[in-house]
Amino acid sequence: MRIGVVQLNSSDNPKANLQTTQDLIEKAALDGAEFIVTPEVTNIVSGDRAHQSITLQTQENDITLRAICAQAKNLEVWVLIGSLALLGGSNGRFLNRSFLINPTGEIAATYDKIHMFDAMISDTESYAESSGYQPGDRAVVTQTDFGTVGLSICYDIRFPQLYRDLAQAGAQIIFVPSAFTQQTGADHLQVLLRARAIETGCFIVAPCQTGTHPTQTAKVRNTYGHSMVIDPWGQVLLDAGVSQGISVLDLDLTLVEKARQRIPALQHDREYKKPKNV
Ligand SMILES: O=C(O)CNC(=O)[C@H](CS)NC(=O)CCC(=O)C(=O)O
Repeated sequence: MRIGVVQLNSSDNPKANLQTTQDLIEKAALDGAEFIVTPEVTNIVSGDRAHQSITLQTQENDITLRAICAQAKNLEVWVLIGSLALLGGSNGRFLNRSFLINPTGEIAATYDKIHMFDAMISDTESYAESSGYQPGDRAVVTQTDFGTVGLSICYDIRFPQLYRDLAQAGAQIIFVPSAFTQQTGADHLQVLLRARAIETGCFIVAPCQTGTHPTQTAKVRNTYGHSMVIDPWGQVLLDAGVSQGISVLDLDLTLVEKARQRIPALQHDREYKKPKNV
């Protein structure tokens, strides 16, 4: 299975981001990628909710979704749009939704980010994703031509039970499209991704947003980059650094079974009483 990992420096202009994304998807396909993945919020990185409200579309009208479905069909490749920010959540909120698109250009699965990034990571940097986005409540595993895949997004990586559930439902590859902050990315991203790979015996594939994101507003956002691919034994197969662009590599899915035969921890869960502080 040849995978293409797209790393983006998305702006707050969806049209421009679509052009860049399509150019990079095409480049990955020309390099032989059969399954191409893009980061969280491929269509817009913005720190300004008002700007997002007047710029974003519903799923039905979204230009990025429509164009990339057509492109997947044209190139005959699988595409995971790591996520799109869309109108359509409850109480006027946005959705942070992944789309898995098959080589006939149809939507094979969607996933709404479950865990919302509400965090104060320093005196000057805080996030309140739950006030802007409606969270999902459904974990997703689905079949592809290459194997069984599980979907997740960014901050979900901090909730190991989700990954255990995906793996125990049959996932062999789990995607973690992300827009990590620079600080938490540097301090935590690689170790979190490797831990999830080791715990689940899955490939972990994390296409990421990177750099200082171009904006027409006053609110500048920076992300960490370093898109990564980790094998089921926890080895780092790819660290894409900080440049926008593509990385293409081959995944040997037989490594999933091999890792799980060596350490069958996925089958060793036991029931126990929750701890009480006494
Ligand atoms: O709001 C958007 O545009 C899209 N969503 C994001 O960028 C989200 C919420 S702000 N970012 C993360 O989840 C980063 C998590 C992270 O960095 C960590 O867990 O340390």
